[in-house]
Amino acid sequence: MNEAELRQQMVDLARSMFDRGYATGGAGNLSLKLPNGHFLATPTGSSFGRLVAEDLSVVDKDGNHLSGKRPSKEVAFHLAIYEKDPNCNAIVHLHSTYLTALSCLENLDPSNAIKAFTPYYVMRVGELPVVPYYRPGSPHIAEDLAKLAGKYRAFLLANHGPIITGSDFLDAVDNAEELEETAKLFFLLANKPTRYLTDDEVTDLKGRGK
Ligand SMILES: O=C(CO)COP(=O)(O)O
Ligand SMILES: [Zn+2]
Repeated sequence: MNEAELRQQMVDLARSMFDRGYATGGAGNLSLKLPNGHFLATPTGSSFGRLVAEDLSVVDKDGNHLSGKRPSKEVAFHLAIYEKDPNCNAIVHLHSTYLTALSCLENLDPSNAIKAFTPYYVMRVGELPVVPYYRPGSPHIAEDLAKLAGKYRAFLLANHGPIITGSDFLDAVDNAEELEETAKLFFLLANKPTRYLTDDEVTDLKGRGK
């Protein structure tokens, strides 16, 4: 896809997520890698429901603002992930309801907030490590993610929300939807005896694709 098509794809899928309640107000941010090596990101404070293709921000790998409106205050954590994960070409950060509720629970396993109970969670995400709470925009988020990126496909910011990567923008959005649905099921199953996938079942699913 060329840059114009990628800009339109970001606008269209962001709007779709907004319309289906994955994003509200000005929360969350999106980015993708452009064919020229720069990055397209949502402007700070923008609503997923009202993005404008020409207004989207372009930054270089060092975070220099090249064009468009002022980029998301989280652009540093997006860039930290791209630097460490060569397979990541797009990132979705949401404050979606169930994943954000999950991020506020005490005693989450920092290495994996959701133990697998469905195959698609394993196939699209696998594990969900938790980054401790820092204020939105804090450089510490990027520092912590730099240590995890490349080893995981999604991350949960404590008391904040999820970050989901993808091989392209559509893949990142699909992964985000799968992860939000998994968190919804997690709450539906709370206090019910649950059969988790066994280690062998998880191993069998890994590396099989989607
Ligand atoms: O989700 C957000 C902060 O974590 C929104 O910030 P931006 O509007 O600057 O992208
Ligand atoms: Zn946020």
